Amino acid sequence: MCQELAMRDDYDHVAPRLTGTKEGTFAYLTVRDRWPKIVTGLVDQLARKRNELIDRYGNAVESDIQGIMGKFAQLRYEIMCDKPLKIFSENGFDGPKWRQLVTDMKTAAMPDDMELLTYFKGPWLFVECYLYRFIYSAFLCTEKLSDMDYFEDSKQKNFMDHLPQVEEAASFINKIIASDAPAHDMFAVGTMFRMSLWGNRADMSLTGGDDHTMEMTSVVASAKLNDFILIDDTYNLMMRVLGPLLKNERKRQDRRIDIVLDNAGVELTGDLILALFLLRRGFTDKVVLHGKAIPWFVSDVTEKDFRWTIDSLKETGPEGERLMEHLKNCVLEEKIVFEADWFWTSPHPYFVMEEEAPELYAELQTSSLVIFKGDLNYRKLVGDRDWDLNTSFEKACRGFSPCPYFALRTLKAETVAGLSEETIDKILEKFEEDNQWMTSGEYAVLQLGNA
Ligand SMILES: O=P(O)(O)OC[C@H]1O[C@](O)(CO)[C@@H](O)[C@@H]1O
Repeated sequence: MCQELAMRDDYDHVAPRLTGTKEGTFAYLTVRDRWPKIVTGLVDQLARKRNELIDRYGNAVESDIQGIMGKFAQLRYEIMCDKPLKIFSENGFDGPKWRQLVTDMKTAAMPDDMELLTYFKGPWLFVECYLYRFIYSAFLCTEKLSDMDYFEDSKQKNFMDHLPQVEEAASFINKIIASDAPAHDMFAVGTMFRMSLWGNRADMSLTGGDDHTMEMTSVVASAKLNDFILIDDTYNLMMRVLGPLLKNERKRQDRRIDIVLDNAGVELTGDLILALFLLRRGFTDKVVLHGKAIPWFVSDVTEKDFRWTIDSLKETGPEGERLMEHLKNCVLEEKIVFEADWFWTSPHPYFVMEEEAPELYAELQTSSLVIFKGDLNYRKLVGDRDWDLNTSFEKACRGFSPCPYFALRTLKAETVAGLSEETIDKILEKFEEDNQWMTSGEYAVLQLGNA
């Protein structure tokens, strides 16, 4: 069994794990309020869609709906009463892997107190991934609804709520990739990465599934929100990684950059724009986008979201339509590729990737740069631990090193590493004991690892 899963206690001489046990913390409030709210939202949706589903699948779907509603009522009760996690019985997709993981967690890791693997007491990252896998399992076990994306409506609405913002961003990238555009690479790189970064403010799991419209466009945000960036390694990224890639002294034609995606909706459009920028401005020959194989953390990107979003760009206006054409060509020429490895919906922190997903790790070793988007990817990079704020990013990532990587993340969980003493002083002076700067999604980091 993977050593990381051995729990024993919250503090295993690395740094305390985040759990939902400390009242008032964001993890605690997430377990107490946000998870039940997300589950309730799904029940409400099924009730709302009942007639539509009956029209599409016939009366047989009734029993599917009842079955899921029953499981979710039980799930809500078990979360709220801090019951132990159950072992899945289904064999779909990565079912056997999850069965093993939960069993290992319950038995080998905690021989004396199997009851410790509960919603509040279990490691937050593990339990949260389990929750989304449980939700998937409830749909998978039905006759008619096994491939329903129950988060699809909210993802598509998030895109539709941002049409003017996306049109503006499309206009910006269309100018930057024009053949006669002036080549101020450092400025363009900074802007593009910050546009992609600030899209991460707009995710929907933070609001428990409610709509969340960003008023500020990503182009404006990239210029105005610099005071909210706590770590900015963009210069080092340019000097150590992107500069050499651009020069391409060995005339390689197989340069590859990977983006591990986070949310669909407006955030995904920023990431597609970043991918196009990296291709068209000559930093890489191919961009591999990594999404989720199943609906995940409310708004995470699946392959269907990826294709729907590209097709829907025409809805924003003429600039969006031009962007759509550029992206479609890249997909057709396989310069932009979408993949969805099971590992991204596992509960594993990334430093065990080499052991747990050796093929994915080997693939990333052929990449020049992996860009990790968002809070969940960051939590997995640093193992979801309560690091001292000045712990180095390298130490927190515990040897994860397939290639250089760059984390673009707005802070939505009480874990971060690598802050300078100066930044720590400023933040503590402003917020004192209050940790809300770590979870509000207002502050951000752009952090370079292994370069
Ligand atoms: O979409 P992101 O940026 O990965 O955020 C994921 C969300 O899940 C959490 O990590 C846990 O619920 C939040 O802190 C955050 O809102």
